[in-house]
Amino acid sequence: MFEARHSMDAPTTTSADNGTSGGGGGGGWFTPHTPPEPPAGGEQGATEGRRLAALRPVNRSAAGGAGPAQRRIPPSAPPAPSAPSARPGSDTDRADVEPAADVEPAAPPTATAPTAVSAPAPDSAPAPDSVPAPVPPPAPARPASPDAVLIRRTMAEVAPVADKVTSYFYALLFVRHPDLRPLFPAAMDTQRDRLLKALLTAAEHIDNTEILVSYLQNLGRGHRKYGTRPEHYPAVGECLLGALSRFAEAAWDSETEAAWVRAYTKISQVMIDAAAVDELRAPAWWYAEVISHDLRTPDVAVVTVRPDQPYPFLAGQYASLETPWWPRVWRHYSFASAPRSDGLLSFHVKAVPAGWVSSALVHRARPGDILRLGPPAGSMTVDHTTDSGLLCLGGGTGIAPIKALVEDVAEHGQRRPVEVFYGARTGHDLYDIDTMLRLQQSHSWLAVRPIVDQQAHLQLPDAVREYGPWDEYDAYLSGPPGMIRNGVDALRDIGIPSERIRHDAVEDLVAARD
Ligand SMILES: NC(=O)C1=CN([C@@H]2O[C@H](COP(=O)(O)OP(=O)(O)OC[C@H]3O[C@@H](n4cnc5c(N)ncnc54)[C@H](O)[C@@H]3O)[C@@H](O)[C@H]2O)C=CC1
Repeated sequence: MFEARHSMDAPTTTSADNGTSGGGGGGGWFTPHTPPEPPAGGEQGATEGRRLAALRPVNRSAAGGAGPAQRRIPPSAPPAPSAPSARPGSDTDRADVEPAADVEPAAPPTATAPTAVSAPAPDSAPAPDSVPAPVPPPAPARPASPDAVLIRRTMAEVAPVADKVTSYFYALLFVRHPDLRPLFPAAMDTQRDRLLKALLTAAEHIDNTEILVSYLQNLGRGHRKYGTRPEHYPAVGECLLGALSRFAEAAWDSETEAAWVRAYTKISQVMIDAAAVDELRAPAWWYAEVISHDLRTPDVAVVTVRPDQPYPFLAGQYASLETPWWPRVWRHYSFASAPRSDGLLSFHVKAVPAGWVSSALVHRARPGDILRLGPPAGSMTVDHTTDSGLLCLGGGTGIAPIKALVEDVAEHGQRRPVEVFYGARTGHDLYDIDTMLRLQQSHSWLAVRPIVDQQAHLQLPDAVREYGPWDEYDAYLSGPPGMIRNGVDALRDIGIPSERIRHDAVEDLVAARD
C-alpha cells in the first residue's frame, strides 16, 4: 500500500514480469480525479477498534522518527516551499512514476505492493560490489492460497469503483488521523491513484513470498524519507479495511477480513523491519546541492548534484528526488553516470506539461539549490559475472541509465560488446548524442546507433530487429512505457528470452501522456 511504487518506487523487473499486469484497464487505477468523498461517519468504529489491535505490527525498530541522519542541516537553507497552485500532473520523466511516472508522494506506509513486482532487490543498500543477482525465471503457477482467493475476490469487487475506494480511504485516514496529513503532499491526486494499484498488486502477489518480501523491504526503506514510523501502520491498516469493507460489501465477511488483516500485518511487518535495519546504516535521505544545470534543449536539462554524504549506488539504478518547491512530492530519475570518484550525481530531466518536479528541475533549479534524494533503487544493473554482450535501447531521456551502464562496463575493463540504440523523435531530441559518440570513439567494443523516428520512419524497437543476431546479448530497455512494452515484444520475437531482458517496471513509467 501503500505507496506503490515505487514506487516505486520504480521497481526494476525482467520481462518475465514486465509490469503490465494489473490495473491497466477498467476502474481508473491511474487517473482518478474525483474529489474525495467524506467518510460516512463513525459507523465502523467498534469493528475497526478490533481490527486496529489485530493490525498492530510488532515494533522492532530502534527508532521512530528521524535518526541522526535526518536531523542534518542542509548546507544552505532551501527556498521556502510554496504551496502547489495546481494539481501535480505527471512528471513523466521516468520518475514520476507516479507514474506519471514518477511521483512518489510522501506517504505513510500503506501497505502494498507493486502492481508489477520488481525483480528481487538486494536486502541491503546497494554497494558497488553488490550487484543484484539475475532474476530467476518465474516459478510454475501454484494454486492460490485461501487468503489469496479472498483477497482477490475483494479486489475484483472494488476494481470498478477504484476511485471511490481510494478517495474514501484517504478521507478516512486524514479525518481519523490528522497527524498523518503532513506526511503527504499538499495535492493528493497522484497518491490517491497509487493506493489501489498497489493493493491490486499485493493481492496478485500475496502468495509469492520471495518477490513480495523483497519489494516490501525496498518499500519500507523508501518510506523512511517520508517520516513514516511503525506506529503509523495500524492507522493505515485500519482505514484500508474500513474502505474495503465499505466498497466490497458482497465479498466482505469475517473470513475475508481476517485474510486482509493477516496480509496487512505481514506487509507492514516486513516494511517496518526493513526500515529498522536500514536505519542502522544509511540516512533516510540525502541533501544534494545543485552543482551544475545544463539546459540541453528547451525542455531537457542535465542536473548535477553533490550529496552531503557518500551515496553508494550502482549504474542502472535510480533515486527519488524532491525539490524545495514541491515539498513531499518525489519523482524518480535514473543516475546518468556510473559512480564517480568525485561523488557527483547527474540526472537527465525532461519538463513535461503539468510535471511539477520535472518543470521545476528544468526551468527553476540553479546551482546552489538544495534537493533531497531518497535511497538508490532498481536492479537494471550489469551482471559482471558474465561476458554476454549488452543490447541497450534508450528512448529520449531513457538514455540516462544506458549511459551509466556503458560507463560501468568501461570501468570494469571487460571487452564485452555493447550496442546502444538511442531513439528520439527528432534529431534535435538526441540531446546527448555527442556524449554517446565520444564514448563510442573511446571504446572499440561500443556501437551507438541513433534512431530518429522522423528520418527512419520507424521506432526504436523495430530498428533493433534489423540488426543482430542478439543470441549472446542481455537486453536493457529504458524509455517511455510504450517503448518498453513494444521493445520487450520485439526482443522476445527475435529470440531473446524474457529473463535476459531488463527494464524498470512499466507501472513506474506510466506517464499521463502514454
Ligand atoms: N529521465 C530519466 O532518468 C529516465 C526517463 N525514463 C522515461 O523515458 C521517457 C522519456 O520521454 P521522452 O524523452 O519524451 O521520450 P519520447 O516519448 O520522445 O520517446 C523517445 C523514443 O522512444 C521510442 N518510443 C516512444 N514511444 C514508443 C512506442 N510506443 N513504441 C515504440 N517506441 C517508442 C521512439 O523511438 C521515440 O523517439 C519518459 O517516459 C521517462 O519516464 C526512463 C528511464 C530514465
